[in-house]
Amino acid sequence: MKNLNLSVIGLGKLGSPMAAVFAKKGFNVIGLDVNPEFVSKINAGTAPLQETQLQEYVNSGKANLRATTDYDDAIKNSDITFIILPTPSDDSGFFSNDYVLSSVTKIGAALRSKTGYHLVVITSTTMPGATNGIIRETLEKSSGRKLGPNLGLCYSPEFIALGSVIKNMLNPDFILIGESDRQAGDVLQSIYSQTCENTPLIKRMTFTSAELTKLCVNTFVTTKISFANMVAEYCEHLEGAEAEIVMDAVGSDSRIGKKYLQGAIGYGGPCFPRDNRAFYALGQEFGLQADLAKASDTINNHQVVRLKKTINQIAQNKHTVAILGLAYKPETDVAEESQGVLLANILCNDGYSVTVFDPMAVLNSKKLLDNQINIAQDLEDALKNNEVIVITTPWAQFSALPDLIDATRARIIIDPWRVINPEQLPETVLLITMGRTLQSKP
Ligand SMILES: NC(=O)c1ccc[n+]([C@@H]2O[C@H](COP(=O)([O-])OP(=O)(O)OC[C@H]3O[C@@H](n4cnc5c(N)ncnc54)[C@H](O)[C@@H]3O)[C@@H](O)[C@H]2O)c1
Ligand SMILES: O=c1ccn([C@@H]2O[C@H](COP(=O)(O)OP(=O)(O)O[C@H]3O[C@H](CO)[C@@H](O)[C@H](O)[C@H]3O)[C@@H](O)[C@H]2O)c(=O)[nH]1
Repeated sequence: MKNLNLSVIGLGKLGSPMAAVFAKKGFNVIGLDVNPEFVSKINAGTAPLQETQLQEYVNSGKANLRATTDYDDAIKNSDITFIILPTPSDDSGFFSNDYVLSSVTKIGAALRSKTGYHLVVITSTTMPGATNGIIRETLEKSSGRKLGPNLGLCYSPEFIALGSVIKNMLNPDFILIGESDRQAGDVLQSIYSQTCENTPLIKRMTFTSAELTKLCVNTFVTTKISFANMVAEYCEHLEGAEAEIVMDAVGSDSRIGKKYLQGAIGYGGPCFPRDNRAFYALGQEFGLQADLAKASDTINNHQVVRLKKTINQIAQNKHTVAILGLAYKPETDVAEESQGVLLANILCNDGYSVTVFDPMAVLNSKKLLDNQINIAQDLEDALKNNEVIVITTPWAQFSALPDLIDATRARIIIDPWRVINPEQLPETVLLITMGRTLQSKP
């Protein structure tokens, strides 16, 4: 197969790393974004956003990577186009196709004056049925071509987690391809075989099976997390039971597995909460029993309430709380649906004096936080004058807390992710790890 030229539409959190990885692996890549700042940054060899290893990959792929805002340029100079645009959730929980359809219309228009085979790959997360329905129809209509020997369409989402996007892209557990026909799937599989550094399982199927698979993976994992968090709350009422130990043993059953089963606090971010809700909304649309997905979401929403109850119980008259962690997980600046932001707002609303700190996500959190919340400059600043400290994101640097804490003042640390070694803490500090009764020491 000749060396194919690729275009990547959408240079956001997923698109930029994907474009950089393809370029580093030797493909000629044209990125396209409506945001001229992202386009100029790529053209200047600068990562347009924060993501682990992104700058390194932009540097090494520089000779093969450029960006544009012009669809004609991107489509005419490429053989395969990946669409990685937002698919925001609407009020019903369904994903909107608006960005994807507007892009597909422009891709189709550009294809009218191009000859030869072109493959369009939908990487954005879409609702089951969207690719074989409105996306396919829009592509065929705007390009004047039918899916077949001259036009291929695939739905192929990535299973990447923010903060490890590049690592996950290079080493996936499996590759998921929904294909219009064998040729389309073969072309896409050949791209992955040149980019993956492992030998992943390849799962090829119809568009709709692939769309459902993507939603199922996230819905299953959120069910695991909510199950573990539910057990952790049981343990908080069962003298002698410890969630950490119980979940470790439960996960030892090979049918279950330990990943995402630690029992801490709720999940957040731009994917898990909404994918779970979309799965439920789809079931509702068909009038089906989708209570399992609904329950994971309900239990997840309860986690911040559970945390607040613990704080109310132990804080007594200590009304100054520092919340460490605004990012929805470590190594990212994304604060969407983060437990730290949720907790800060709830406590502030309840009359607590709240100070927050995060190594990366302060800027993105500002617009989400009540304006009475204090923002600490650094970790030391956050620890000053606050009686209760809650670790909401397990950033590695928070494990240094015992060295920073002032040993002369009594304090309470709530550490649901268990990042702190209890043996390093001074006697004056009460450590609460959740997932056990308040009386039992970690
Ligand atoms: N971020 C993740 O962890 C992740 C993981 C798996 C799947 N996804 C899915 O990937 C898709 C993209 O997610 P993301 O996080 O990269 O989004 P993002 O918001 O970070 O990036 C989207 C990019 O598209 C650009 N854009 C918007 N409209 C455009 C248009 N008409 N033409 C060209 N560019 C346009 C924006 O400027 C932005 O740079 C979504 O469907 C999401 O569900 C994301
Ligand atoms: O045992 C755990 C592990 C993680 N989390 C939380 O789960 C959320 C999501 O974490 P993670 O999976 O690391 O990050 P995401 O970037 O949201 O990635 C998820 O969402 C992506 C978008 O669909 C998928 O591609 C990934 O496979 C899927 O892991 C975060 O709030 C974590 O704190 C837990 O609550 N318990």
